[in-house]
Amino acid sequence: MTAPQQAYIDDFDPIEYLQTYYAAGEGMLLGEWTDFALRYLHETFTIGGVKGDTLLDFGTGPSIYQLLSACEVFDKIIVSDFLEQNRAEFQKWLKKDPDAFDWTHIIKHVCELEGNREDPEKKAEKLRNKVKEVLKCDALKKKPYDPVVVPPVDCLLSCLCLECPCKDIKTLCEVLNNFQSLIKPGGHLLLLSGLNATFYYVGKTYFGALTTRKEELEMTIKVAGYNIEKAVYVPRADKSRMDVADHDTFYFIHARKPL
Ligand SMILES: C[S@@+](CC[C@H](N)C(=O)[O-])C[C@H]1O[C@@H](n2cnc3c(N)ncnc32)[C@H](O)[C@@H]1O
Repeated sequence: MTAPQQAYIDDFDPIEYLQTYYAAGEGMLLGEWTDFALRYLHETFTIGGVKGDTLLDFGTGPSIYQLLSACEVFDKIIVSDFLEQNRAEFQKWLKKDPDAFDWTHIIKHVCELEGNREDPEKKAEKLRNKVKEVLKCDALKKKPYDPVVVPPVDCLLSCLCLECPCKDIKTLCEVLNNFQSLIKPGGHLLLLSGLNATFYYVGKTYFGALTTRKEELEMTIKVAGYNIEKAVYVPRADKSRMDVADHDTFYFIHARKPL
C-alpha cells in the first residue's frame, strides 16, 4: 500500500466530503460541476443512445448524482469504491437511513433535465432498486475487484476518481488497460473529471491529484485500447475556491472498447 492510498483509508471522511462538495446551497461542486456532469450524463443516456444490461460505477465514493440518469436505461447498476467508509455511507442512502446525506436538490435537478416526468422520491426509489451490488475495488490492482469476479459490463463510468490513485500518466494508462477486461466488446467507457489539478481538500485533509492535460489524456485513452467517440472540455469559470480544489477545466470523455 502506497502512502497516499493509506491516507485515503485513514483520513478520507465521506461526510466531510459530501458537505464540502455537494451540500445544498454551499457545496463547492454544485453549479459548474454538477451542471456539467448531469447534463452530459443525461445526454449520453438519452440522445446518445448508451444503454444496456449493466453499468459499473468505478470509485463511486459516497455519491449518487452520477447514477441518476443511468438508472433510466440500465437494468442493473453496480457501484464500487476503494474505501469501506464510502461504501458504508452509500449504503446509508440505499437503505434510507435517517442520517444519510440529503441529495434531494440534485435529484430535482435531474428530474428537471428529464422533463419532470417523475417526482424526486420516485426517482430516488428507481435508483435504489437498480443498485444491485456495492463492491470494493482497487484501481491499482490488475484485477480491481479480485477476488470477486465481475462479468464484463455494457458501460463503465468513473467520475472524479482516477486522478486520485494514479501517481503518473503511465499508471493511468495501465488502469484503463486493466478496465478492458471489465467491459464487453463494443462497450462504453465514460470518464468525467477535472484537468490540470494538483490537489483537493476534504475538510482539513489534503489529497494529491494526478495532473491530467487534454492531449495527454486523450492519447492515454487511445494507447489503453479505446476509441474516443466524444470529448468535451469546459473551463472552470468560478476560480474563487481554488484553495479547496485546483482543477481548471472539467472534462467528459465517451470512449468505446473496440468490437
Ligand atoms: C474525489 S472522490 C470521487 C467520488 C465520486 N465518484 C464523486 O464523483 O463524488 C475520489 C474517490 O476515489 C476513490 N479512490 C481512491 N483510491 C482508489 C483506488 N485505489 N481505487 C478505486 N478508487 C479509489 C476514493 O475512495 C474516493 O471515493
